[in-house]
Amino acid sequence: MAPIGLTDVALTDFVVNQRHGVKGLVDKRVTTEKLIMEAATTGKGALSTPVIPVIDEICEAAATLVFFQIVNHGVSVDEQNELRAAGRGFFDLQKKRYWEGSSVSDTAWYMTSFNPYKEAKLEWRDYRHFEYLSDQVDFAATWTFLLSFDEDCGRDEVVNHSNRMKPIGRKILEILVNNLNARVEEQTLMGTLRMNVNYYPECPDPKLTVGTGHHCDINTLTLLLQDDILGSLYARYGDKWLHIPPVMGAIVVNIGDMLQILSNDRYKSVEHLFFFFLSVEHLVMASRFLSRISFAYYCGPSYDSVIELLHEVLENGEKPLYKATMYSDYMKYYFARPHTGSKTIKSIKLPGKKTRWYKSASLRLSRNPCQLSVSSSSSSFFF
Ligand SMILES: O=C(O)CCC(=O)C(=O)O
Ligand SMILES: [Fe+2]
Repeated sequence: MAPIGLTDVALTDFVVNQRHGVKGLVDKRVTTEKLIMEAATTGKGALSTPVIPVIDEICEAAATLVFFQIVNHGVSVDEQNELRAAGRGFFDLQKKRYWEGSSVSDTAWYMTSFNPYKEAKLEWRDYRHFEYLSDQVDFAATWTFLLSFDEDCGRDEVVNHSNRMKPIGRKILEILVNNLNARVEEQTLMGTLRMNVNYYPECPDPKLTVGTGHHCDINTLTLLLQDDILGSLYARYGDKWLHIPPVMGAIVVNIGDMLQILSNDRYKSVEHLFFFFLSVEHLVMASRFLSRISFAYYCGPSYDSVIELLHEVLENGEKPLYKATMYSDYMKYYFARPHTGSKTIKSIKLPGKKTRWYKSASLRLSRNPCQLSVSSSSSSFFF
């Protein structure tokens, strides 16, 4: 069977041009009968299954694991469940008038896949995107505007989630930056706040596509509330993909490219241990039987921030690894292409500088992936 690609004109036309998204495909069963007939198995690819531990200490986790899950953050399981239910609800509502490029709102829109006009294969995901440019548009006001078109699309839950995530993002970034012995303005760390509500419908043949293609987040920090479906989210360490399992009540945290650039890949900590602030590739697998919802809250620099390594991070004689880059230019580069792993940061890598971290970071992790848990007695992360 042919992959779901741009060669399949009718399918792309239905999903993208007619603005139905992949959920529309599933709802209407337009071509699913054919897909199901031809699908032989539901293989999920040969991914390894070691897991990343849940911890509630931040700095060592960020610097060694890069992807980690936090608990004790103050957002209850009930609140999270309500949010997921609301999120599912609004994927059933009319969405064409919010389609990216012609949305009735400048700061909220609806889209499918990632870059459907450029991708060889569509990703099995529809999403709502919200932007909160702190000094321009009030996030809740965006929703009030949308509400005049939608009935009840979970506005309160989503606005509440955004309000709950902001101080958590701020606190984690503060802890991380303090550990670099640096001072960074809030505009640089979280001058833009964005959120994606992702909906992954059941996929008739998951081995032909992915939910979200492999990519590194380009911002400073992402806080992700995922669903309770095993086998969805994976992060790459060296040549292994590690499963990031759903943990009840936990929020997944990962570092984005901007924090990696600010820290020049790493900093040296006490006792000659090297610590890493790295943006790690990750992906979401599609599932044959279960739909999935996730909420990704992205803290990022204001668009006009120029990002380069922090001077406090420089060691004697160490040179910057990346060119200074304006965040808006970096975003443009990223969003103009399909998901391509860690290629965005490579586009601003300075010549002649070797990337030392990947090997050592993955070595460190693969030696003992499940024993990097740390004490939960610290009070440094408390809201
Ligand atoms: O849906 C997920 O679990 C992850 C989505 C993601 O990686 C992203 O939005 O950057
Ligand atoms: Fe991501």
